[in-house]
Amino acid sequence: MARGMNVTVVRSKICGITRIEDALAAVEAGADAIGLVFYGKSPRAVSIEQAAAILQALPPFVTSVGLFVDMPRDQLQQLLQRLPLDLLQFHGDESPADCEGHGRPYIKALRVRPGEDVAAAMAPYAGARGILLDTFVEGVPGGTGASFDWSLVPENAAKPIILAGGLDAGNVATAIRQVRPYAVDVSGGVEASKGIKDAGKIRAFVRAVRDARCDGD
Ligand SMILES: O=C(O)c1ccccc1N[C@@H]1O[C@H](COP(=O)(O)O)[C@@H](O)[C@H]1O
Repeated sequence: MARGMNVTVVRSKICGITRIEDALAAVEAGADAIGLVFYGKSPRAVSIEQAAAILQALPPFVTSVGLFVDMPRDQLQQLLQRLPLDLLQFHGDESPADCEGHGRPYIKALRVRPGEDVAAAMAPYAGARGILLDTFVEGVPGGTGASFDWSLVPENAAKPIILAGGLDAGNVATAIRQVRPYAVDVSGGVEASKGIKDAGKIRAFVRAVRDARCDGD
């Protein structure tokens, strides 16, 4: 059973999509969601025009997630007027109030430090649909390719947990069996180079997620 929710199927999100062909590779592999990075300092950042083209190419029943790092509220509102994103991912130091009131559901990313009390860090984000846990690396908000101590993930989390940080096809099954998350999120682990996905790595990742069921406990 997944932490934070009574399900046995683990969902997958492929983040940092910059090209239509990579979005379609994720869909064909069976990913549940794709992520678009709206953070100018990321090598995976997309423009509004790029994002619009990718969103237009997506078939139904695939969740599109916009990733933001401390974007000013008015800038975010302008962007949301132009893009039909399904879900917002706040990956910076946004307060609960910063995440609310955008007319879209959101998930909050928390960057886990050694020894972190994850349940306490999650508690203020009562309005979030889920909590994404990534690795704390000084000076870098995310997409680092580094994993954290998975034993810090609380057993009975109040929200669906999306596990991220340094995942790939080789370690995601172990991560799922240990953490039993609601979903997993990957960026660097399925890339050919920064911002360019590898369709074979995406297929291997999604297959590994599917094969690593969390039931039987
Ligand atoms: O992908 C990025 O460049 C990025 C930039 C700023 C914040 C978050 C970012 N990506 C997110 O980071 C995690 C883990 O990525 P990785 O698999 O370790 O490369 C993931 O949630 C991405 O959505």
